[in-house]
Amino acid sequence: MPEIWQTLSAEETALRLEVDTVRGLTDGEAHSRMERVGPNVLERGPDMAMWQMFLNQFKDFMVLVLLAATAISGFLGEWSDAVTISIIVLLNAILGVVQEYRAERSMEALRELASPEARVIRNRMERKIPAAELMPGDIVLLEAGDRVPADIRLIQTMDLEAVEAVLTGESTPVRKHTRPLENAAGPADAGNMVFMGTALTRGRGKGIVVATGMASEMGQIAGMIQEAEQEPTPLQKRLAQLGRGLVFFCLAVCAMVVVVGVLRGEAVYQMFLTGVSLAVAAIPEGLPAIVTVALAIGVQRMIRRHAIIRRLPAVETLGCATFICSDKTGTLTKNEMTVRRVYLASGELEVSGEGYDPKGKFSGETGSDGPDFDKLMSVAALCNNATLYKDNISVGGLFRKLGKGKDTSWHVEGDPTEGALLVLAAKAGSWRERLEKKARRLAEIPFDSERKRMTVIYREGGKTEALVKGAPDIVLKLCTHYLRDGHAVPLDTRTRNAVLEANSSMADGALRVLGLAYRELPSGISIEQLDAEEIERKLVFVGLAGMIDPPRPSAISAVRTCRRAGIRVAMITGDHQLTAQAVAREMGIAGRDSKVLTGEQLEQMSDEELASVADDVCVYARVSPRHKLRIVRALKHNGHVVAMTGDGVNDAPAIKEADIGIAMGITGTDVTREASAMVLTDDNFTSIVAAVEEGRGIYDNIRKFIRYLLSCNVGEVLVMFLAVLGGMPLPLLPIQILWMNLVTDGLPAMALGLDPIDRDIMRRPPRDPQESIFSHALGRRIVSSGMVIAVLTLVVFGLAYADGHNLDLARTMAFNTLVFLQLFFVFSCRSEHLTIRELGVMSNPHLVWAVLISTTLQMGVNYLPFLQPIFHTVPLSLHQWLTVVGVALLPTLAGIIQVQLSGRLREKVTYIKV
Ligand SMILES: Nc1ncnc2c1ncn2[C@@H]1O[C@H](COP(=O)(O)OP(=O)(O)OP(=O)(O)O)[C@@H](O)[C@H]1O
Ligand SMILES: [Ca+2]
Repeated sequence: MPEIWQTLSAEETALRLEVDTVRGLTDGEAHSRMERVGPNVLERGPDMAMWQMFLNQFKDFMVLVLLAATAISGFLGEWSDAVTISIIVLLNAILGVVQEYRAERSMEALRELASPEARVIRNRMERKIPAAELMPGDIVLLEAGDRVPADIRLIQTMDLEAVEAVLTGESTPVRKHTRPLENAAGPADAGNMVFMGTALTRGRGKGIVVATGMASEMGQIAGMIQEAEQEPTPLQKRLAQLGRGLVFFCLAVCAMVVVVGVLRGEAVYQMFLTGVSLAVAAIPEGLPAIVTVALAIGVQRMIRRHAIIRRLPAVETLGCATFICSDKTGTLTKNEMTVRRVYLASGELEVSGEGYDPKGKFSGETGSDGPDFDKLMSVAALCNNATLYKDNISVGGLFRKLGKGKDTSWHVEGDPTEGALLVLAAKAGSWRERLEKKARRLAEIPFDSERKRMTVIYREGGKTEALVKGAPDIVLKLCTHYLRDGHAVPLDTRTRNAVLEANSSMADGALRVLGLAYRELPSGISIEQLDAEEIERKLVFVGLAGMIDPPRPSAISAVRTCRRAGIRVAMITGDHQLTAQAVAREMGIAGRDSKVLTGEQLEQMSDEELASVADDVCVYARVSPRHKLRIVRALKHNGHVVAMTGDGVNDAPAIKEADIGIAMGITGTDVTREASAMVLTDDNFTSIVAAVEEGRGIYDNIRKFIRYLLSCNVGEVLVMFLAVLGGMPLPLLPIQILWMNLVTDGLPAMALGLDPIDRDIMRRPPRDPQESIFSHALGRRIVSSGMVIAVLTLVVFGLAYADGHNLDLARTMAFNTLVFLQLFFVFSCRSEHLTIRELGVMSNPHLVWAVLISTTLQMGVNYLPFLQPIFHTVPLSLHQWLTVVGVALLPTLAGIIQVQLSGRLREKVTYIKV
């Protein structure tokens, strides 16, 4: 009966669940509960078993026809053919399973990486644990943007609101409270509970877990959740289409080969088996699996570079990105704040000291001891949810200390902006712990990016005060007085302007500035209602604090990379225009006279006006999350492929709308993560650019093996087709065709998917998302390479046959020529732009191994005595081998000579000049 919790008080709930709400569960208790109730997960449908994957490989129509034909040939007494063909088909199926299994596993790993976490109190300590480890009785901390990890009875709320559409269908946020209900109600009316799977859109809260996993409301409604299939990427869809087209084309050509062959007098049965084998070899049935593997491998590489792909199509879209809109704080900058300057009505102060170490001196125009100074420090310390603590020097910490030679033992938990203010106050001796011995916090109106301010209410003795901090321009608008020598003086225009000027001068120096203010609340005011408008007015302005937030050096070079790669970068920030501009200049995003838009200006513009300037804007300052949506739309309207970052709940719509929505893994909320296509595990701009590079690389690699596979297949089909047309004997036997397909399509094609990214990939312009995979002459190259392969094979076959009329010998030579032509050709497919010398043969060792293994297998077929009769191979003389290898090397040699002569074989690329 999950409903009973609603009618109990918070204390009764804690009592029944045997938990102390301050201490939380201990690890031991959590452990024993885990044994009793199991992990907090919704059960999933079973995965596809290995044998199912294996059977799936035989669903292919042509493979079935081949098996049938094999069975017939077995009956007709050709049992060695039948057995060998079956083995080859089996090997092919195993290869298919390996590829599919690998793709499956990497997708699985992705799901695990994205698994949610919860903040709990265990053993008096606040901690992050995997949501799956939540147990009934756990004390959970909740915050706007969280996805609720279990069913929770609330025991503390601050302005908490939840959207419960997944449970109730109602999409307007519901306000939450902690009072017990008269009667138990359904989830829609349970105002003192939040339920698994719903989203918190506002405020903060704390509660006791009452139901987990399948016992939660969600578990009972949804039953087993069916894992959503990853949607296919546009390329996968197009290749599936292409595959269907190719099947018909191949079947038609193979049928023609059979008909012409029969008319020429070949045995019907022999021709039929040849046709079917040729069809099996020529239809690139492995293509979708290799594409998936290439995508999966690319996705793995991205993980190593701190980007987790949540939607597979984003991998391709990333490669097309033309515009990246990035948050400033923490993404372009380090988010390591240190207050450098303080402004009071009596004058300015410089603050010294490094990092979060609370040691530093104040110096400047005014003293660091007056009542105004003290007030500023106490607002800074109390209107604050961060904690400053000293690390117990662990072994790791000691090593770090030795390594860097500097004190790293002070840390901040929480918002770095607030951390910097705590450090500032501590430098002045105003430790929050000390202040809170006298003052008690009654309530909080939390910070959000829309309001750009935060207020707390403290009672000290008989006095109740609201302490406010936030964006200076906004806080100042709420002020009617200012603090001067301990007295609230009416705020005149001159002082107001002086404050704004001080703000501008700090912002111009790339400082992030916060304004601090307070108000003594009249006794009649209701704190329970917590009406922000009622409380945050008639404030007394105290002062400003300006903090530096140094740019990430790696982000500066990533911005440069973007410029060379034809990608524009815009900074979007809630910060002040001048701060934003100064940082943008430092980072190379903006020049002296680049276009800057503020949220206010944006508000005045129509969508058309915004679109007409959006291409040139480098900095959006003092914007709110809702502006981001308009920016994305404007850029998309202008034909851009837009990547947009975000962390807060309110960023979710813009992230969803962007071509590539990017969420922050560290500071981001569950809700933005779920709306995103990609999550950055280090919140770093550099990782976006790395992901773009990988995205381009993946597409490039897919083009590489499409070129390889299709060129080879065209060659194989043409060999047979031209031979029957020209009245030659069949150059290859069915079993040889099947074998060749196995050694050339299998390992080498897979290894090509592992090719390292071309060095020049971030110097090319972005790819047009509409362009076909065959554009830039790839289609033409496939056909011409196929022709060269076929003609060379036929020449060797024809000459060998004319020489001694030994069909087995001529076939062995044609068979080997064709195989080695393909095994050498694979190296030419490694780049459309660079030569092998520029790439380095050994830069893809997988490929070298794959070709060596395939060569060894091929030699086995040539020389193992028990395989020779099956494959109808005969030993070749040295002279014959030289012919085979020489001819197989011809196209590669021709390519090298061409480069030597013209200096250029590569497809022309126009690099972007910067
Ligand atoms: N914890 C806070 N309490 C009060 N005011 C804050 C706090 N953090 C930021 N502000 C103010 O709100 C403004 C907007 O902050 P917000 O976090 O939305 O954007 P930002 O972090 O500067 O930008 P970005 O979008 O690049 O992360 C800041 O410039 C600052 O003046
Ligand atoms: Ca093939």
